Amino acid sequence: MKIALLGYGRMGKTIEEIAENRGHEIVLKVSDGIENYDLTKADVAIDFSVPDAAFKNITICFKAGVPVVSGTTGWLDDYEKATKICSEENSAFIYASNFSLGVNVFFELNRKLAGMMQGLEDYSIEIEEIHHTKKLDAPSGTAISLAEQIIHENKQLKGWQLDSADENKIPIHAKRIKDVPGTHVVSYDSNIDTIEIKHTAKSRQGFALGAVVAAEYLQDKTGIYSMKDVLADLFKN
Ligand SMILES: NC(=O)C1=CN([C@@H]2O[C@H](COP(=O)(O)OP(=O)(O)OC[C@H]3O[C@@H](n4cnc5c(N)ncnc54)[C@H](O)[C@@H]3O)[C@@H](O)[C@H]2O)C=CC1
Ligand SMILES: O=C(O)C1=N[C@H](C(=O)O)C[C@H](O)C1
Repeated sequence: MKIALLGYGRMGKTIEEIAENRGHEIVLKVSDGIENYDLTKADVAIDFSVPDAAFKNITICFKAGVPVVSGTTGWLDDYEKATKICSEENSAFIYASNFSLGVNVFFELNRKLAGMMQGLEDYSIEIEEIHHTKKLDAPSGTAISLAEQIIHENKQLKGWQLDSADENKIPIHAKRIKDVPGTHVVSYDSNIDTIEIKHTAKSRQGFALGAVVAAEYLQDKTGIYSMKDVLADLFKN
């Protein structure tokens, strides 16, 4: 598979290493605002860039007929617009706030636990995320996904907010500590006990592997997919 990398920073470089180890070829690396890059050799594009650039780069690929895997966080106000353009161009798209297979298992645990805890009013919920100090957005895309999954299960909750003091909103606490690849904790606290689930990434390898596996899944498809589709396909046997 021939891959265009949109964003060649920490993630782009890790994806390059994993993709090459799986027999793929990197045919383009884009790491600045130049928009007239040549996508003709690419079977698929993988976007791990910056919030301000993601939407533009993704739509350039759709218009060139190149499927896109995007992991960039902090641009999702434009997600619906992106999926509309993808459909109009008969292209293919997967976005995930976190491509790690472990985090996608963690998402399932989170949904299940949220369903079990709803109605237990003595517990208050909070989410903590810890990332490296170079991260541009807060809270993390993964923490937002976790919050949205909980809200979907618990209709009493009215949303999420950074460090919220409103009991109807999930407080998300974002911490920045040098070199931390990504840690997420969901906790339910009462006067009697605390229940916590936690995912700790030990490196960026898991995110990058998941993105390459998603690109392998997407390369000959059209339509909008998610990591649930990728995992279902991976584990179908
Ligand atoms: N979904 C997931 O599994 C994961 C998502 N991320 C997200 O991926 C994104 C990238 O993360 P990192 O690689 O750590 O950041 P980084 O800062 O190391 O890399 C970003 C790269 O994008 C480049 N860039 C800037 N303007 C650009 C443009 N107009 N077009 C293309 N590239 C441009 C920068 O030069 C830089 O090389 C962030 O939004 C981060 O939150 C990170 C890890 C996992
Ligand atoms: O910026 C990062 O590094 C990460 N970003 C993603 C997010 O915002 O959730 C995923 C991962 O936690 C690493």
